[in-house]
Amino acid sequence: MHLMELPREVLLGENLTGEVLNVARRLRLGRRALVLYGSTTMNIAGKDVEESLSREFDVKGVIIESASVAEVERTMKLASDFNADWMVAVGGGSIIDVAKLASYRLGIPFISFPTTASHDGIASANASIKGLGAKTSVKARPPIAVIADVQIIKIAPYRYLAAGVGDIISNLTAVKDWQLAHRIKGEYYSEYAASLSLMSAKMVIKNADIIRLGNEESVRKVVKGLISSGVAMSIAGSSRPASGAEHLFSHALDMLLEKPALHGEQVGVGTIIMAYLHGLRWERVKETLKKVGAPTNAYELEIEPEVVIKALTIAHTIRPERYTILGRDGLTWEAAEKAAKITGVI
Ligand SMILES: NC(=O)C1=CN([C@@H]2O[C@H](COP(=O)(O)OP(=O)(O)OC[C@H]3O[C@@H](n4cnc5c(N)ncnc54)[C@H](OP(=O)(O)O)[C@@H]3O)[C@@H](O)[C@H]2O)C=CC1
Ligand SMILES: O=C(CO)COP(=O)(O)O
Ligand SMILES: [Zn+2]
Repeated sequence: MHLMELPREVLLGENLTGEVLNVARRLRLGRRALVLYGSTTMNIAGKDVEESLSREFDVKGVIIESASVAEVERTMKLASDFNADWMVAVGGGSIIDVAKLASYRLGIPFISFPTTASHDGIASANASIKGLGAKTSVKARPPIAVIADVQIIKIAPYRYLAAGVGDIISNLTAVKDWQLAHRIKGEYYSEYAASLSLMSAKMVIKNADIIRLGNEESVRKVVKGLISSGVAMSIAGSSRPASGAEHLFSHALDMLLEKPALHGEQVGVGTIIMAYLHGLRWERVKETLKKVGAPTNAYELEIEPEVVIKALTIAHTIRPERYTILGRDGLTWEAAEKAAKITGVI
């Protein structure tokens, strides 16, 4: 049996801080809510959501410092002590992931109120939490609702929106790896999840010129792509539709670097290389990322070329059970260097 858990409601629009109240009412989430935000997002939208909810619910606001195990555990304790029936995360991926894992472990629902559109964690079941020991994200539950206020997301540094494009375009090589694993290893493959995931990637390629404008329409297009990617992962029951060798490359960089680049920026560059290895038109990936102002090489990622090559040679070890174009043995140093040079990444 395959349980596909999806968000019950997705709201995309403007002036939505007051909508959390209506969603909570419609979904009968219960009277006691924890509102999570960061020190910056508190003043951008967190306090507004908290005040709006407090008209009808018993509410407690919590400032989250980082996406760490300690913050997940602190949030769980606060939620238990407060007898919270549900949570709402008002922030970027860090805040959303803490709420996602804490609520999952407590068995209560959470609403995702993203203030950045930098990766598909805004609507997915996956959470990236430091200190868990996992080199990849871990499976939790998707948000029961996603409320994306385009004006709020638009004021985030544009770099985050461009990174979101990187995380969506990575679906191209993620699906190619999934198809390869299905053919060679007989791995389960969902045509539906793959098509939805690929459609998101094709949409950002088609709309790159609009996205580059960084206006509300740009935000709508990227947010829809990120939500579709999250839904595709829920349909697949794993991150397969959105995470292949390009993500293994990014996770390897996260392991090698004290201060990596943004996830979407790293997977975008990884997609250029993996598209080349798959024999795809990698130039189209590079052109799209360039158009939206996302990094397309090591220099723009501010990562040394040797670290890029090293990451390519160890990427296959990150998740050995997930078969990709890297194969079981991974790339040799020479092959990695050649692929990175031919695609202009180094
Ligand atoms: N679950 C998943 O599938 C994935 C999760 N991740 C994780 O997501 C996290 C990164 O998320 P990301 O959203 O990129 O960044 P963060 O959540 O780390 O936020 C980055 C900074 O931007 C600030 N900020 C957020 N929204 C706005 C806004 N609208 N205007 C101005 N500033 C804003 C934040 O404020 P404040 O300090 O208030 O939070 C923070 O200081 C990492 O922990 C990463 O591991 C990455 C990829 C996939
Ligand atoms: O980032 C993700 C999908 O875009 C999650 O992928 P992982 O399962 O590789 O952590
Ligand atoms: Zn990703």
